[in-house]
Amino acid sequence: MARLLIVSNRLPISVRVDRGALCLTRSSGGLAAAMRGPHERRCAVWIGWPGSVTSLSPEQRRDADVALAGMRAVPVHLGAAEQHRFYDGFSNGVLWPLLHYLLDKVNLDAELDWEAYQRVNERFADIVVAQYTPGDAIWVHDYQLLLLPALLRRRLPGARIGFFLHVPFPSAEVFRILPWREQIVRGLLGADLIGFHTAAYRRNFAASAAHVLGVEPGEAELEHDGRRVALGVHPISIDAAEIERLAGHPGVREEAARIRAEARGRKIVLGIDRLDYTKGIPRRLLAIQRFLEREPELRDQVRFLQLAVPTREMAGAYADFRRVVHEMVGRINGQYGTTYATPIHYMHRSLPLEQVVALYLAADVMLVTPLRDGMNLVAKEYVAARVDDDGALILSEFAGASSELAEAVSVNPYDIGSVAAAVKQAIAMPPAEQQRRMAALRGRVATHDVHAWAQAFLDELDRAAAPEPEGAAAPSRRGMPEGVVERVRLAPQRVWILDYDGTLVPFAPVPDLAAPDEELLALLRALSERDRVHIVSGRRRADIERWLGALPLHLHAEHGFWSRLEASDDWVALEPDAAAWKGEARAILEGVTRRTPGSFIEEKTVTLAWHYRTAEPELASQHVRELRACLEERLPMDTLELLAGAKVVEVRPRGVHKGRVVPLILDEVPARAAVIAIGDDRTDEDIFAALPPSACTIHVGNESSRAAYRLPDPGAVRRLLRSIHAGHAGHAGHAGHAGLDAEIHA
Ligand SMILES: Nc1ncnc2c1ncn2[C@@H]1O[C@H](COP(=O)(O)OP(=O)(O)O[C@H]2O[C@H](CO)[C@@H](O)[C@H](O)[C@H]2O)[C@@H](O)[C@H]1O
Ligand SMILES: O=P(O)(O)OC[C@H](O)CO
Repeated sequence: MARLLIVSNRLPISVRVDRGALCLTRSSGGLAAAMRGPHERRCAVWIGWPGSVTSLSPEQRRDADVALAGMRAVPVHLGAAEQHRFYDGFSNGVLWPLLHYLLDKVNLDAELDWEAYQRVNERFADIVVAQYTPGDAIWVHDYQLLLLPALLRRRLPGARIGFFLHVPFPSAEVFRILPWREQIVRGLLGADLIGFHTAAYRRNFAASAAHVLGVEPGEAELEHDGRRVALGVHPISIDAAEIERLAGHPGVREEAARIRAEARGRKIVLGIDRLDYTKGIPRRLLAIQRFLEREPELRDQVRFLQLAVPTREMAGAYADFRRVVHEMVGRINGQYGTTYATPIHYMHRSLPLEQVVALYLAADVMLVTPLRDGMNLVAKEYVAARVDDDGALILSEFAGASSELAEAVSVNPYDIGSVAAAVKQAIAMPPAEQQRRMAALRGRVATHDVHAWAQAFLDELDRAAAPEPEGAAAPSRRGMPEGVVERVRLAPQRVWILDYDGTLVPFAPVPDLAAPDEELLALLRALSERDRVHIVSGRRRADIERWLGALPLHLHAEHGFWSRLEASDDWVALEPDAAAWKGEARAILEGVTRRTPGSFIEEKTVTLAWHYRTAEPELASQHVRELRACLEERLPMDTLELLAGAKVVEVRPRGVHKGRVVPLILDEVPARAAVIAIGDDRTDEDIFAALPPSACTIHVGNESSRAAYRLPDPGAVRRLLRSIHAGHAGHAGHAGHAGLDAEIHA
């Protein structure tokens, strides 16, 4: 039966030894807390790290593995040194602060930690692959496993792979600081669906992928490696029914009453967080200090409770941070404490959920003031626990939860004065206002609980991973089989139809920089000694003539509008020049060029092209949409067409396309000749479409194509041409063939 495989760095159960005995405890942290319910309800298998087992005896380790198996948990054991580099070093020393915009804490000299991060992601991949059976859905979680989707995709190409990010995804301007940004984005794009808490995080990711990999920025979908990757917005939630159940439990209510009695009529203002520098505890303490300073008459009427859950104690930044927080609490209590009262009650430990809920029940005000937070479940748990619809929630505008919990008192956690004022407002909030706000908040959390969240994510994953409907343009995913290369090599004659940019030369930032190098010229010359070589380019006739005119090649420029069939011939036009539309089109393109820095116009005899390769991707993508709408409105589209190429929009007369030269070329082809066409973009698809099935068609790159085969880049195209030429000429080129075939099979 198809199963759900949940994969996260940490298992919900941690294994350790306490006074010689094996202990299994609930792991802390939002991810484990959130996924516990879906794991149980869906009988899912959970793969992750169970904590360090180095101090366990072999028997204890076996016992632990058996106990975990009984809970459908599969351990990924890691050595202590490896774990330290992967977890404290890369995950929490580089990614965590970067994703939370805390740039001064990011360690960018972390090469060894990065290597460990890659190795651990591979180790996870090994274990997931070993657990996987066809039909299972794989759901990978969070920033410790950003490379895993692509590692799995390589080994399980047909699997349904979802990824959910529990933390923020920052602006592209921040993300692209990361030296390993490209590998990280590629890693994520192995998934069928990538889920984020908010639309802003999703937008940031799409913009980062556009900057880093040059993919077209889409809102809900990106195309990469010939596959579509869906981007979803799925704000996580809590098991609201479970929190409500606990909030109604007599033991929990008794504990809450005891906490209130202890406060002796004072209002209780509560903070609960992992002791993490993103949670904003120091600035919250400064806000409390400001409140105590500003409101002397309220000092003895409020009790602040802060529960700080130990976390990541082996990472340097966290040990220093713990000391800073402890000192601040001591200083404020020293300044404002009396013989009768201590303003801040601080606890540095983990508590069972029942006691956490008792604290929620006892608190008049909940202070949730992270500097950044993916979502923040504490805010939602507080709301769910307030079964009497009372209490007030103060919530940072930098928590993902703030986009859903609009009835909370919203604060900027950096603005200490306004947080102090919000505390005053919340403790004085009239009961009717509390009821109005809390009822709306509770209704929302109850309907959008963690089970609805998991269902929505998995439904979207099913849709995203569904096979393409019949007839859709299928991406060509195959390399070139050895047999095909050999057939081409052994053909008595060959006719090549070659695109230029992106096929024979890599893309250059501006078209003029893509002139052929000596090696290419020598290769084309050598090839044309035996074979007929047609270059079919979208470039201007003048460029093609200047760069390739001296070679014995058959040249076609401007998408086949101009052809020079023999070296001694003149160029001939396919149709008489009908360019009356160009004045209007040029004015429109000039307008968009002025508004899009980095873009420019290229003018050819019968076409106008707008290039935006070096423009800011999001801006360019928006302007492409506007440009198309404007051109379609103002130009005679019955005689013209718009063509989207690789970072270029082109206007040209209808019917002028590269496919038009195919009959001219085939006219001269001897019966037993092999025809091989190679091209990289949309315009080359017209050539592939016009050729008979017997032709060998090759797409360069990873986009969808009707070509039969695929090569990765212009370097591989040149190696293919060299190998065919050398093989035919009987050179010692066969070692080269084996290498080429391995490469194009990879
Ligand atoms: N003393 C204690 N003992 C035991 N458990 C305690 C505890 N105090 C708090 N907890 C529990 O720990 C969880 C904390 O979740 P958060 O969302 O606040 O943060 P976290 O940063 O761990 O999670 C990450 O994942 C979650 C889920 O996606 C995101 O909301 C968040 O932004 C992201 O950083 C809550 O469920 C809470 O009940
Ligand atoms: O304790 P960690 O480091 O596993 O992190 C807990 C948080 O849930 C991370 O998202």
